[in-house]
Amino acid sequence: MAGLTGHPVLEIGDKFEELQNNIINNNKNKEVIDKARLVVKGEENSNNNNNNQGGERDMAPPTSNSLHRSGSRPQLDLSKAAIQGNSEERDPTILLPNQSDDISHFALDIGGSLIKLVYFSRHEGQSIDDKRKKTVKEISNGSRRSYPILGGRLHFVKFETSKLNECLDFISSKQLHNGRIDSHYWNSEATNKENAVIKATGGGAYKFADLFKERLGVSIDKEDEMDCLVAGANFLLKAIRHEAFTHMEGHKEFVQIDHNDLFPYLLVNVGSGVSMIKVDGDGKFQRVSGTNVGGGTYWGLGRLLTKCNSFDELLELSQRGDNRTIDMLVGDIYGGMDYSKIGLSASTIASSFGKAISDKKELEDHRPEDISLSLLRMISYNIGQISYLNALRFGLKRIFFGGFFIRGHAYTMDTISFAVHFWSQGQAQAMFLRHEGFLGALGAFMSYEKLGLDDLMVHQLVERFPMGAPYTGGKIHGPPLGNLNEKISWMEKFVLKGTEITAPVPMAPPGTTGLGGFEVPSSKGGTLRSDASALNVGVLHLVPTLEVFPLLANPKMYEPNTIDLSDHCELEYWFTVLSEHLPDLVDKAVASEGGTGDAKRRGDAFARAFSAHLARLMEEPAAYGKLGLANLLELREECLREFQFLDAYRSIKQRENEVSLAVLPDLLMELDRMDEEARLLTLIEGVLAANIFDWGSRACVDLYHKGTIIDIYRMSRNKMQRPWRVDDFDLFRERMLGSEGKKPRPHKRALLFVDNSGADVVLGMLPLARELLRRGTEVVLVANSLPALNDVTAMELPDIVAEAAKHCDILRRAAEAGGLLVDAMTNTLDGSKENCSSVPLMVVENGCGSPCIDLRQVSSELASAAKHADLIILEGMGRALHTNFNAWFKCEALKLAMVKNQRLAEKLIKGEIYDCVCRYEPAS
Ligand SMILES: Nc1ncnc2c1ncn2[C@@H]1O[C@H](COP(=O)(O)OP(=O)(O)O)[C@@H](O)[C@H]1O
Ligand SMILES: CC(C)(COP(=O)(O)O)[C@@H](O)C(=O)NCCC(=O)O
Ligand SMILES: [Mn+2]
Repeated sequence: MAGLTGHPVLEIGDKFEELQNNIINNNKNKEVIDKARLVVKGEENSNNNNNNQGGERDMAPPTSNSLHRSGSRPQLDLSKAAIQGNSEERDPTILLPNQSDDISHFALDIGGSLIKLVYFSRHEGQSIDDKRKKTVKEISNGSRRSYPILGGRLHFVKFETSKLNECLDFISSKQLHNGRIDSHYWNSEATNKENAVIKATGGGAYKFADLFKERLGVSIDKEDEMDCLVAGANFLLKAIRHEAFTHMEGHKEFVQIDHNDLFPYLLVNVGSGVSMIKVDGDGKFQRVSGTNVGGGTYWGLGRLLTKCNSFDELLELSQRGDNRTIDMLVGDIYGGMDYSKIGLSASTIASSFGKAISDKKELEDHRPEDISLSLLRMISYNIGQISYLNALRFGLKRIFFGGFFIRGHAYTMDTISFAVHFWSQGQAQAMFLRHEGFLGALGAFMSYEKLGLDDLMVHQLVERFPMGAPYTGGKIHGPPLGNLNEKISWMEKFVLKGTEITAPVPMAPPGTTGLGGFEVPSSKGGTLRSDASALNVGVLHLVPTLEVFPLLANPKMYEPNTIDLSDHCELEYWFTVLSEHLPDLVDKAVASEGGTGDAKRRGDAFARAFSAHLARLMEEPAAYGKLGLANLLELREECLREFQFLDAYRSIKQRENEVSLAVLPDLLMELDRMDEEARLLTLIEGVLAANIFDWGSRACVDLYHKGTIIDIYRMSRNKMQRPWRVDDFDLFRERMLGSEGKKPRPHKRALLFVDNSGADVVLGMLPLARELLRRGTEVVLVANSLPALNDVTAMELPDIVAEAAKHCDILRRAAEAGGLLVDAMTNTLDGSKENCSSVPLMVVENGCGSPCIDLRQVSSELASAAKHADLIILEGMGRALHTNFNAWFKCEALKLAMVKNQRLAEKLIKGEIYDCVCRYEPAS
C-alpha cells in the first residue's frame, strides 16, 4: 500500500470495482459469498482480527477519472452576448440579452430612497419518472389536486431610487418585462408585450410611470402603498415560518405567530418617513399615525454632518461611536448623579445632541462616529416612543417594524425594542421582520390577480439561500438568473473582496441597559453585515405540492431538528465537522462532473459559497431563521445544486448498488433458512449494520480509506451484539410476532424511509421490506426527491428494486403489483407469469433533497401514501436521529440508525460511535 496513497478515496473505489468484477465474472466466487454469509450470521472472521481498521490491505493503484460528465446542464442562449462595463476588469459581467429564464412576474415599490423589486422565476415542471407513475396514481387514488399556481422562486432585489437607471437595466437584462407567461396559470393579457402591465407601488410608481413606458414599453398599474404594506406584512407573517423575531440586548429570538391570533397589530414601516398602521385583518387597516423623522432623516442629516458617502458607511460609523461626547445626559445636568425620583439614571440621555450647544466645539471637533451614533439613537428612540404611544392608544400589544431603515442592524433593533419595552413597562413587544424592506413590493406582487399566492400555506414555502441571486442591484446585474457563469464569477469576486463575505452583524455579549435609561448600547462594535453579499435574505421557493405529513401526532409542536444550533458550542462543533468534510466533498463533486477545468472552477465556487454561508451563520446563527443541524446539511446540498453538481456521489452510489445487489441473493437465501424470530432479528441487525455506509460521516469516510466494503461490513456486524444502546427490539418483535402463541394482525401499510444507496438500502432495507410484504403488509419505500450525499433517490429505486426482483419472487410480485416493474415478466429468473396476488411494493418521493427530513414539508404523494399507513420505519442518522428522533406519530414508529459520530452518540444516547438505535414507539 505504501506509495499509493495519492488518492485514497479512489483506492476504495477500485476495491469496489475489483470486488464487483469478482462477483460478476465469477458468479459463485466462494470467498465473497462466504464473507456475505458471515455477515448474515454475524460470525467473526477467524483469519482476520476483527475491528481491523488499521487498513493494512493491498490497495490497487488509483485510477484516473473514470466518471462521466453530466449532460443535463442547460444550454445558454449566447446570441448577442456582450461584456458589460469595463472589459479590462477581471471577470467582467457578461450580458446575455436573449437568455430567457421563465421569469413570469415582478412588482416594484419605488420609494423616496430605495426601489424594491420582487420577481418570480418559475420552476421547470418536474416530470414523474415513468416507473413510478402507477404508484403515484395508485396512491393518490385519482385525487391528485390540480394546483392553481406553479412552483417557482421569489427573489428580492433593491436599488437606490437615485439610480433608477440601474433598476431599469436590471429589469431589461433579466428580461423581466418580457417574462414568458403560461396562460394556464397566469393572467394572459400580459403576454402581449405592447399591453404589458406591471404592478408598482410607492410614490415612484406615479413619478416614473412615463419613464418605464419609454424605456421598457410597459405600463405601470399603481397600487396603493398602504394596501401593499399591509398585504405584504400579512403574507409574510402567515406564510413564512421564521419571519418575525424579537431583538433585545443583542439577542434575537424567532416568534411563532399563531395565524388565528395575529390581529390586531401595529405595523410601523420605517422608510424615508414613517407610517404607523393599525392592522385588523386582511385588507382591514387604518393608518393611525406617522412621523417625518425617519430613515431619510438619519441618512440625510447623517450625510450632512459626517460627509459619509453611503448609508452603510454611516451605520458602520455608529458602531464605533460614543454618543456621550455629544448627547447631554442626566448626569451631565445633575452633577453625575441619578435623578432616581423619576427613575432616570445618570447615563440616561436627557437631550440628544445637547452637548453640541457648547460654543467650544464646532462640527469638525466632533467625531463622525459619535455623531452617527447619537443620531441613530435619537431617531430610533423617537420612533420606538411614538410607536408605543400609538399601540397604547389602540390597546395593541404587538408592534412589527419594517422598512429599510432597520436594515437588520442589531443596534437599531435593540434601541427600538428598548424604547418600546421601557415606555410600555414590558406590556408591548417590538418585533422585526426578516424581509423588512420588501413589504410594499411583496404587497404589489400579491395584487396580481389569479396568482393564488394568498392561499399559500407555510409548508408550501421553502426558504433557500443561493449564491449569485443578487440581493442588491448596482453593479451586480446583467446575466439572467441561473447563469452559472455569473454565479461563479460572483463567488470569485466576493472572495477577492474577502471581508464582505464574513462581515458579521455585530453581536456583542448581552449587557443591560439599566434602570430607566437609554444608556448602554448593548450590541455595538464590529462591522456591519455586508448587504452586498447576498447572504441575508433568502429566495423563497414556492412549492405548491408540499404538505404537512399527516401522521405527525402534533404538527404544531413538531420540531424536526434534534440538535439546536443556537448553542454556540454545538454550532462550532458542526461548523468544524462540515468544514473538514468540504475538501472530500469537492473532490467527489468535481469527479462526478468529469473532473474538467469547468467542474473544478464550479467546485471552487461551491466551496467558497458554502464556506461563506457557514461563516455568516457562525457570526449570526439566526441569520436565516431558526437554525438546526438539518438546515446546515440541507444548505450544503442546496449550494451543490446551485453550482450544478446534481449528484456528486452518482458513480459511488452505482458501484455500491451493484456490489450489494450481487450478494443479495445469498443473503436472501440465508435469511430464508432461518425461523421467523431469528430472521426478524437478523433483518433489524442487517439494517443497522448496513447503515454504516454513509459518505456524510467523517468517521465513515476515514473507514473507506482503510478497508474494503467487506471489512467495513464485518466491523459493523461485530458491533451488533445486543443490547444495542437503544434497544426496543423485544417490543417490536412482540408486536410483529406476538407472544404466547398469539399472532398479532399484520400491519396494513408500512412506510419505509430509506437512507443510503448500496448496502444500506439493498442489504438492509429491501430485505426488511420483503419480510413485511411476505406478512401481507403493503410497503411504500420513501426516498429523496433529489440526491443528497449517497442517499438513494426515488428515481433510482425502481431500477434497484427491479434488479433485486430478478432473484426474488416476493419482491417481484410486490413490485409488479405496485407498478414498479413495467417489463418484469420478461426479466424474471424462471419466466413464469404468475398473477399479481401480492400486496404492492411502491416507491414515493419525500419532497426533499437533504440527508434529513422535515416532516412539515413533504411531497403530496407521500402525504397521500401516509393516509393508510400504520407503521413508519425511519432509517439512518439524518432521518431518525438528527431529525425526528423526538417526533411522535399517530401510528407505530420504528427508528433505526447507527450513530456514526462520537459527539452525537455521547449527547443523544450516552454511548459511543457505531452504537445503534432501535427505538420502537406505539401509536400515540
Ligand atoms: N443602501 C441604502 N441606501 C439608502 N438608504 C438606505 C440603504 N439601506 C438602508 N437605507 C435606509 O432605508 C431608508 C429607506 O427605506 P425604505 O423602506 O426603502 O423606504 P422608501 O420606500 O421611503 O425608500 C433610507 O432612508 C435609509 O434610512
Ligand atoms: C449526513 C449524515 C446525517 C448522513 O447520515 P445517514 O442519514 O446516511 O445515516 C451523517 O453522515 C452526519 O451526521 N454526518 C456529519 C457528522 C460526521 O461527519 O461525523
Ligand atoms: Mn444518508
